[in-house]
Amino acid sequence: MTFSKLRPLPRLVSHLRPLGRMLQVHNDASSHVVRPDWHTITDGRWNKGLSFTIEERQRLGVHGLWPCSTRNMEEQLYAVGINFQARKDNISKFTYINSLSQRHQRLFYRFLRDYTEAVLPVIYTPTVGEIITSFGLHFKYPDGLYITIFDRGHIRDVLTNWKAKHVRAMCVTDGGRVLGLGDMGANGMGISIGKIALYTALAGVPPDQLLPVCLDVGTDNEELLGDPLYVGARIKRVRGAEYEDFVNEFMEAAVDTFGTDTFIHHEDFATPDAIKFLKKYQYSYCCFNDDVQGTGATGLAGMLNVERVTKRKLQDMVFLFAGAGSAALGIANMLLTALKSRGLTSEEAASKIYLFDQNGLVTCASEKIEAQARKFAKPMDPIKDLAAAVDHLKPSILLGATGVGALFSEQVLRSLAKHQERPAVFALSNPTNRTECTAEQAYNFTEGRVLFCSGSPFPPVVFNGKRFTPAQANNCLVFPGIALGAICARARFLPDDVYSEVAVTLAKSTSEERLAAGSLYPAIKEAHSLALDVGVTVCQYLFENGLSNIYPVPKDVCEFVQKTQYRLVYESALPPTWPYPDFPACQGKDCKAKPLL
Ligand SMILES: NC(=O)C1=CN([C@@H]2O[C@H](COP(=O)(O)OP(=O)(O)OC[C@H]3O[C@@H](n4cnc5c(N)ncnc54)[C@H](OP(=O)(O)O)[C@@H]3O)[C@@H](O)[C@H]2O)C=CC1
Ligand SMILES: CC(=O)C(=O)O
Ligand SMILES: [Mg+2]
Repeated sequence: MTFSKLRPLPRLVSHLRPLGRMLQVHNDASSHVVRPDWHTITDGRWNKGLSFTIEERQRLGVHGLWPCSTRNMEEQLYAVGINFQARKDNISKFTYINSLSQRHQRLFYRFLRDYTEAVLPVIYTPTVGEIITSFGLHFKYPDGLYITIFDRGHIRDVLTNWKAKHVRAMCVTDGGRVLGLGDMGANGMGISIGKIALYTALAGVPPDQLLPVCLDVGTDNEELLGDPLYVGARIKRVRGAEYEDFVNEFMEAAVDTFGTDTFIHHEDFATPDAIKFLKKYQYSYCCFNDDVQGTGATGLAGMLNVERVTKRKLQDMVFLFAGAGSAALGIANMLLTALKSRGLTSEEAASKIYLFDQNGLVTCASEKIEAQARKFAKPMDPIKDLAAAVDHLKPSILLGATGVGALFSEQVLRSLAKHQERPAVFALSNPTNRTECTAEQAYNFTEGRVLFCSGSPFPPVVFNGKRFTPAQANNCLVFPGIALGAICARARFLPDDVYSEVAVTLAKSTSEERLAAGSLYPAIKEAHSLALDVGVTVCQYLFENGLSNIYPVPKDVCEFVQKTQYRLVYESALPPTWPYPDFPACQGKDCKAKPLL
């Protein structure tokens, strides 16, 4: 039967209203015809593409706008996969996938969830680094809120302009130090958007509860200021009291607008600001600094797994950290707590952790070091050269969080391997060209004995006929789950101990098989099940410690968390109670009912 022979549909317009935006109608002033709105198919939040059943198309008034075939989610994913693979470089893949996120949101998240290993390097590090560098060129849609220093005094008004009204979490950056790229000004929005996408794809936080924010306070990056395509405020970075008051107004406006238990994720602020704001806000807001706390939990988890592989206790190891910024300090402090929990005093624990910054080994004589780094300063002569420091200290674990590519030279790695049977190298800097060493270099210069992990992904390496799979050590293994847990529990604030619990969960999630293959972390393709585990850990901790605003405490926390998650399957586009008994609502592609045919 042809579609022209279909029975005419009743006028549905008034009955479509309860479905909200998807089915909104509007009056076409020129023709005075009332018709279903094209938002059904043009708003990516509702669009199902070819997965709208024939019945849905007719009832929504979009019949004829699609070819007659229908596809289920798997068929749609197949088509996306073919399109994705057809793009030969990562920027083209990014452009394609980004446009998918705009026009077909659920499919985008499902693709990212099901093919995390292939898609993560495109929407996150390393490609996001390239996107951020040329953000003005790629800017297309309002994917987040830009709050500029000129908005002082009415930040709350700007927040209310956001399209969703039930925001539960935001990722905010001021672009002060984005990945290892330095001051990226308003281009930093790229990292907020990338991180927020992982909240949904990995942890299942519904996208309409999320808000990426860029606090644009100018930039000291001359290249950006001179770039005709730069989209941010062309002023020098505002600092001091004016800047701090601005951030303070933002924090107050955020909870005033969206609630006191809004999860506020600080990302890629320059280290002094990151540490200052964390100290200031940690217990008065539900505030989380990913570079300090998320990286801290991630780094500690990897070290717990070095312990599992080498059978050497952490308290018997020596740690050398290249870098003394947010990331290195976040990990060093978590490690310190872990060592103390094993009976070491603060001084004993700190004596095992060495920091090495741009000026060399951090000693008691070092000048201009973060207050947080001072406890790791050693009463010894300065060492300016990293290879010499490695030779002298013979660390069990060498960690890099400097943003300086190729810092771990052949000499550094060989020296490390000379003193340790199974040395561990954490090359955490992002994106790939800022990594302290590549996986290949790490395996080659340690005769394949290294336990290697990196912030950005590397493909497997074959050395002496043996295949090694380097693990990705990135805070994306934890931040989506931390957000999920905090949101579900409606946490008032997040104490440091919660991150120690997260580190243990992450370490335990690494299978013995992975460890045997030298991988210190779970595979990236496991990131979404890991996010649930982390979310449950966080939620449970908050319930047990009376830090949740939810009462009574749910009996089954895992089920409680899962119930909140965004569903990566298509829902029916028709009202739950269909008002036309003669036209039963279709239940999907395989529906046997043939009301219209
Ligand atoms: N894998 C992951 O999950 C994460 C990775 N990172 C990465 O870590 C890197 C650093 O981030 P963050 O800590 O916030 O940045 P910062 O800029 O605050 O810190 C960088 C640190 O590296 C030091 N440094 C710079 N050059 C050298 C050098 N030649 N030798 C030794 N040390 C040097 C700096 O010393 P000085 O102070 O003297 O200049 C500073 O202490 C970035 O590349 C980021 O992408 C960050 C968070 C998470
Ligand atoms: C991963 C991350 O947060 C960073 O490189 O800054
Ligand atoms: Mg970061």
